[in-house]
Amino acid sequence: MSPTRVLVLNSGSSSLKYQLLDMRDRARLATGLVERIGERTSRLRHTPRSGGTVRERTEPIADHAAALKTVAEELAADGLGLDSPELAAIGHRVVHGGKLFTEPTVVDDAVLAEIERLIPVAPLHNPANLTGIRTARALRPDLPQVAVFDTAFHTTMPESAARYAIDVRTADEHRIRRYGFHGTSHAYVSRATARLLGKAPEDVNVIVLHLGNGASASAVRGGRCVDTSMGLTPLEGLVMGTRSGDIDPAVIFHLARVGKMSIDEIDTLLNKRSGLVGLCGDNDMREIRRRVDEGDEAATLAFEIYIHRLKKYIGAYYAVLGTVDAIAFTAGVGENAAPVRAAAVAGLETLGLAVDDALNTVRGDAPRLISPADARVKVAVVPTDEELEIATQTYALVENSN
Ligand SMILES: Nc1ncnc2c1ncn2[C@@H]1O[C@H](COP(=O)(O)OP(=O)(O)O)[C@@H](O)[C@H]1O
Ligand SMILES: CC(=O)OP(=O)(O)O
Ligand SMILES: [Mg+2]
Repeated sequence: MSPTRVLVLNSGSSSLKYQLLDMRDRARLATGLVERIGERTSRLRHTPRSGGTVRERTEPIADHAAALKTVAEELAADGLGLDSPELAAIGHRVVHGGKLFTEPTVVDDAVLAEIERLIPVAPLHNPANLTGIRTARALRPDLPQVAVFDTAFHTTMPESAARYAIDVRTADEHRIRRYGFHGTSHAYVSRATARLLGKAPEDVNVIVLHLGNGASASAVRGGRCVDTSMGLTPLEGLVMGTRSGDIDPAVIFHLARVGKMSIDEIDTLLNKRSGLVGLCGDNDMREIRRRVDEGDEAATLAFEIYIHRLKKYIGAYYAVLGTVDAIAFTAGVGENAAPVRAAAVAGLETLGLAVDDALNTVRGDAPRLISPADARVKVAVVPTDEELEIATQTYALVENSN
């Protein structure tokens, strides 16, 4: 029998999330997370099968290569090592795929070179993704390594949404355009939202709000992305944990000319010291809500700025789509923070948008509606599962090539 297991690696700038799945029944055999990679107190949290005892390790883990080796040890301890003949492939989340990669792709040297070429436009993400692929390849050179790109789902955007209004020749020369990110999540969640409404993806228009540490919105018409808030890089759009999202580009010239900051300093400012953390010192929405409830002014203003931006994108994508069947909240903040969901649609009743307070505060892991029963536009909480989506796409690719 051919192997049916897929290991999924989601390498973030300082974290590595992983899942081992059996694609016969999509069962999770193990899941885990390595956090604070590169710091002295890195932490690994490994959950062997649902219901198994969670194991934690705190030790310095220098880089993503070391992180993956530690993960391999934990899997081996459960008899699920990377040497298993049941492993069919390793699926990797790759954040920036440029214009070239519109589908999941089996990695070879040319693919690696292209992912490397894109590092300047995804400096926080692509290097970690590359290390993950190279380390996995060294551990299992015989296995297909499949790259699943955050940008792929957005390649259907029309030129009117993807082009910036800058000199065409300059834009073309430097491949400057809106690529969009979190596409695996936007694809998965828009399909799951259609299912929740009892409809086919082709028959619904959905606004997806992916609100994690990084955050993005997308407008999905009949299953195809028609606009998204992240751009050339994952810096544009919504207010995020540490990223500014939209600003007047002239802020950068001003900081360089008048503030005498270097380009690298401004890059770090906008990517790592802005967003919620820049506004109030915290990037965890749980902590911000706790401070808001205590009357903390900086946290309250940060929350209001976050919501204001979110509401602007809901309005914009409502206009882009013309008619909207549902708005779906997803990722860490979207799935868990009821006050964010309530505030984001507050006052939008004339657009047919409202949240039922009782439904909004119910917690759970299943996709669910939180709008009143008679709502014209449904508001939904739809947990994302990027790892399952990556595993599904990876397995489909290797199964078809067998
Ligand atoms: N119960 C909760 N209430 C509010 N926010 C939460 C809750 N749980 C998680 N979050 C938020 O989710 C964020 C992480 O989301 P996640 O989708 O895991 O992000 P990423 O994949 O970018 O690391 C955290 O920064 C935190 O603010
Ligand atoms: C593209 C991106 O912003 O990803 P993340 O939210 O994982 O940082
Ligand atoms: Mg994420």
